[in-house]
Amino acid sequence: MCPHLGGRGLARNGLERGETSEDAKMDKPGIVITGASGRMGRMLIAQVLDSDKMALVGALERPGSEWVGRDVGELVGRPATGVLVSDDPVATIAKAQAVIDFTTPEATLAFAELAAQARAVHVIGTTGFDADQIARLKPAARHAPIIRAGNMSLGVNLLTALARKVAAALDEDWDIEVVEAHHRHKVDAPSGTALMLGAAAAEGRGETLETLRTPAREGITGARTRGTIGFSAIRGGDVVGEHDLIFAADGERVVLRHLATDRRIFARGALKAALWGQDKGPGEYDMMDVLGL
Ligand SMILES: NC(=O)C1=CN([C@@H]2O[C@H](COP(=O)(O)OP(=O)(O)OC[C@H]3O[C@@H](n4cnc5c(N)ncnc54)[C@H](OP(=O)(O)O)[C@@H]3O)[C@@H](O)[C@H]2O)C=CC1
Ligand SMILES: O=C(O)C1=N[C@H](C(=O)O)C[C@H](O)C1
Repeated sequence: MCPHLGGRGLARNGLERGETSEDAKMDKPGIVITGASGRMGRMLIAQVLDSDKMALVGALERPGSEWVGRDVGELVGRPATGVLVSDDPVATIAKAQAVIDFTTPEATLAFAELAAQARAVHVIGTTGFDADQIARLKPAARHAPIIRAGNMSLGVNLLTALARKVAAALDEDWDIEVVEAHHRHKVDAPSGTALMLGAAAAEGRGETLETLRTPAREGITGARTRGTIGFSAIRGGDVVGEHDLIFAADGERVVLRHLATDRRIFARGALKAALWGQDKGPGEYDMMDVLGL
């Protein structure tokens, strides 16, 4: 057994017929969901409750949320589960073997410290980090696994692997642009997925996205600089998430497209990551590691 598991211990909700509490403790990893009442929080709670491989041991919302103290079953239109939404991250995360976190960058940084103290796997779906915030995750990753991806879906991660290959095969006569669309509530741009695709394309060209990324365009921008990667964002309605990675040359275009129509795809990936991380040592991982891509 990995030394990590020993530190984490395992837990579950409730007992099944004939089981002692000791049997139950050794059974399934205990999951804490942050941002419990959010669009992703609710998806995640429903999927953890439906899973026979993990147990929901806690759910977090911010202090002052109308959901604090209420049963998570209410959040997902189900009978009471006995797990109440809490606004106490210290006590809640101490019970976790994995924290699944789709909130905001600053909230995620605070949860990372607590997950590290609990030696719990921290699955981070939150997007919109700046470079300084990403660097601030590193100390936590020295104590427990952090699995972070701007998109947890199988489809986007496959497309990311493909993007790297296509960019490597096409030279700078092919301009690279990423166009993404999301619902009206999304607060960050470009999306985490757009940045993943852009980074993969840059890598395919043997560069980093920091070197190749164009600033947002407005006004008299001048002609496009050869070899750069541009980003455009559309926000409106209830679009779950749409991404085009465009390779545009004279006379032809190649477009790699992903269309998300259901947030369950992201939650499914996050649960898979939480399980995958259970026997991993401290460090920073992403969904490509989880999926073996
Ligand atoms: N990687 C991926 O596959 C995906 C990533 N995302 C990303 O996940 C994040 C969340 O998205 P979404 O669910 O749509 O957003 P929501 O705004 O619907 O949900 C975020 C939730 O987090 C809560 N929250 C914020 N701060 C705290 C805190 N300190 N403690 C506890 N809860 C907190 C919010 O509460 P309140 O409303 O009170 O602020 C809200 O309920 C975004 O960054 C998004 O881009 C989304 C989908 C897929
Ligand atoms: O905020 C969202 O909704 C989404 N965010 C992620 C991103 O920023 O790419 C993933 C998905 O596109 C949905």
